[in-house]
Amino acid sequence: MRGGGRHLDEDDVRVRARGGSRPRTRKRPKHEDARSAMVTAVDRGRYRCLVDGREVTAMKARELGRGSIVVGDRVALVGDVSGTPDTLARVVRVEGRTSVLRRTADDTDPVERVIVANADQLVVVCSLADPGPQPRLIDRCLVAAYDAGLDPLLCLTKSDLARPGGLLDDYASLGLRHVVTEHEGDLSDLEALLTDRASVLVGSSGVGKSTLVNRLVPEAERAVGHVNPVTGRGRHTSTSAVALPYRGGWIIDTPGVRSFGLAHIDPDDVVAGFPDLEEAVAECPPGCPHTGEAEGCALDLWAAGGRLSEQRVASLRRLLASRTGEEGA
Ligand SMILES: Nc1nc2c(ncn2[C@@H]2O[C@H](COP(=O)(O)OP(=O)(O)OP(=O)(O)O)[C@@H](O)[C@H]2O)c(=O)[nH]1
Ligand SMILES: [Zn+2]
Repeated sequence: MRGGGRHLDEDDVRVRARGGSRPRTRKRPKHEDARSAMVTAVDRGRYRCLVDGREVTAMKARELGRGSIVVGDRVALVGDVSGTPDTLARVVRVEGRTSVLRRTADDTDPVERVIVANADQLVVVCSLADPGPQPRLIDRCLVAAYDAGLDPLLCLTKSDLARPGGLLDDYASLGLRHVVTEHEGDLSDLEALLTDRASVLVGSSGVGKSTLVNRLVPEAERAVGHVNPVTGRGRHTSTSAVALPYRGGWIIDTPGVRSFGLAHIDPDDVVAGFPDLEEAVAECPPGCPHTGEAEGCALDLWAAGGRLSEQRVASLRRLLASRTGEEGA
């Protein structure tokens, strides 16, 4: 530590911000020489960070306590940030997050967890065949995107095997942006949409997500699996989330993520994905669930009066219902 003067650090500020009247007693030396870094992978308590284009491995400083550090976090590092093999830096601070994407609690892990921080786009990768499209899973991803404040983008793969027609019609009323890709086909539309953005890619096993990531970022060498000829499903061959620098932004691959827990999401956060319906919803009774059965839901009144599209209302309600529906796998 340089200087020796003791300053208030950001953790104290955050504690006081939450705790209200808590006095300024916890003073610690500020890490003036800390380097800013982005967390690109997490593996058993070790954080892979990118510092000025250099890969540095770090551990969490004890003073950070129990808070999680996830892929996409901006952190401050001290100690050895040379990136030389077998050296270890320390994460002394996690900067405030602009967004958090959460993963559902499930059979293997009962705790809901933040999986990626600071992303701004959720790319839902879905194959048109082998395995066939899973609209329920797409719906759930959309709700998760709206909840996390990420722009959804639908990426339909394997168009060499099936045409996207019907599926895209289903999503047209959502105003969802989409791209269609095929084996060895042109990727320039997708590339343009990924430029300068931090994009999280999700998709169930076998849809061709790793194949895409490998084409976009060949140096990443993501493992490509095989679709089981019996089940039509692939095997998750890659194991942990990783952020790859890409065209001024990031591609964040999330292999284990197959579904999102959505039951906790407030209906109004789903409505946030439908700006054209927000004005109507503002007239709903307090706590209105906006479902078809909801008493006095303004969506019914507005749709009946021709002030908004029945189809948009139906789309919103489909997503609201998907929060509590069965998980796609
Ligand atoms: N016909 C066709 N096959 C594709 C296409 N993209 C990927 N595949 C094949 O689909 C299979 C699964 O691809 P992956 O890239 O491993 O799929 P994934 O989504 O990463 O699956 P996991 O690794 O299990 O998460 C592989 O055999 C690919 O060669 C495509 O556009 N067309
Ligand atoms: Zn309502």
